[in-house]
Amino acid sequence: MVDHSTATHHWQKGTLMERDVDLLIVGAGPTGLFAAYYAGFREMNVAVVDALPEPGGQVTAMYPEKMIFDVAGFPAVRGRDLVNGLVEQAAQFKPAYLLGRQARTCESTEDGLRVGLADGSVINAKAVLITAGMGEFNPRPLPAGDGWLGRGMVHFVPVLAEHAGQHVVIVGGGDSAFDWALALHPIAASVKIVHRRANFRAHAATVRQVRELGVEIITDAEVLALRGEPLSEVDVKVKGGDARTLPAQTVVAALGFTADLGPIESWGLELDHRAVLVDTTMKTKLDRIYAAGDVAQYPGKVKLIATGFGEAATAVNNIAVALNPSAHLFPGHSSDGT
Ligand SMILES: Cc1cc2nc3c(=O)[nH]c(=O)nc-3n(C[C@H](O)[C@H](O)[C@H](O)COP(=O)(O)OP(=O)(O)OC[C@H]3O[C@@H](n4cnc5c(N)ncnc54)[C@H](O)[C@@H]3O)c2cc1C
Repeated sequence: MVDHSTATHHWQKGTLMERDVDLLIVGAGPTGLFAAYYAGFREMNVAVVDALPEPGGQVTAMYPEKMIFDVAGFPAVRGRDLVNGLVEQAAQFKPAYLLGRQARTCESTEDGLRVGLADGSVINAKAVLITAGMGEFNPRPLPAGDGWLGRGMVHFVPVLAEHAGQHVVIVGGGDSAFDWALALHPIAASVKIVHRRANFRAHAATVRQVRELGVEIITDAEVLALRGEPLSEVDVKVKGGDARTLPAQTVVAALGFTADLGPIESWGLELDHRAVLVDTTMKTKLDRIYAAGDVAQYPGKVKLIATGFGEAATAVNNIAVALNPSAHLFPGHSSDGT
């Protein structure tokens, strides 16, 4: 195994590199983060790559402020706090994070795998664990918001406090749109929802809660333009009505997202409905490539954070034996020696 002390914590974005690790984890969602802890516990030198700029996968990107009630040991845990805990748990083993970089190619070599990243970097790994969830997800664009991303328009709201005192316009009619409205209402100067239809995909109970708070919901309406430098107003056209101008320092374009396994689909794995088929050890059909979490598929699969954690432990322990046949599959108890 490679010495931990040679692993840096964060590799600078924009730095091209070729690096050797024991295990490359593709995807820094909850499953990948727990796998990073577990692989450290099994004394592997680990790198974690993710196309997103922050760890936490779907939790960070889509519901950092929501409470989660079905993670073992936590009667209730906020998404962001769960991710922070996972990062902290893994940190004791110093995994190297390569964030904002997509894993593109994967080729077998004599003693492992050679994974090419979108920025041209190359990671030579003895094994690869794919924890890519539903793949790389991209928000559906708001046509009128073209060019406004990062200039007042956002797709996700990772830090609620940044919008304190602002007029916020949320575009969309799904769960995210209504969840952001609930979360932002107590701190924003105003929150309005603009939706192009009269009915919503969001849960009826959430819609009712938002209405009860007095959030204005403008239906059958389309955003025509964002204006101001910095952003200060949004023009909205209501079907059959006049155009309205709404004050807005932030526009949250919550129009859903598309997810795509993308390059991983061409790695020669066996796929089922955009998920990777694995055996009971979480191994794919290719040697040294394992998968866990939402991306891994087998009969009876349930896509939940709790399942991903268990699969991560199974995968990493089996990888430990695949890399070192004299190693034990059972890792011992983490509580031993305390
Ligand atoms: C609104 C919402 C609420 C939810 N609530 C719950 C709940 O209460 N309880 C529960 O158990 N589950 C819940 N889930 C589901 C849960 O979030 C997922 O099961 C979990 O996130 C799966 O974790 P993962 O690590 O396997 O994948 P993900 O969280 O999807 O992470 C995968 C990561 O891989 C990265 N990636 C993909 N392809 C590449 C590539 N080629 N190169 C680099 N990086 C790549 C992605 O960018 C992503 O960050 C919820 C989901 C949503 C959307």
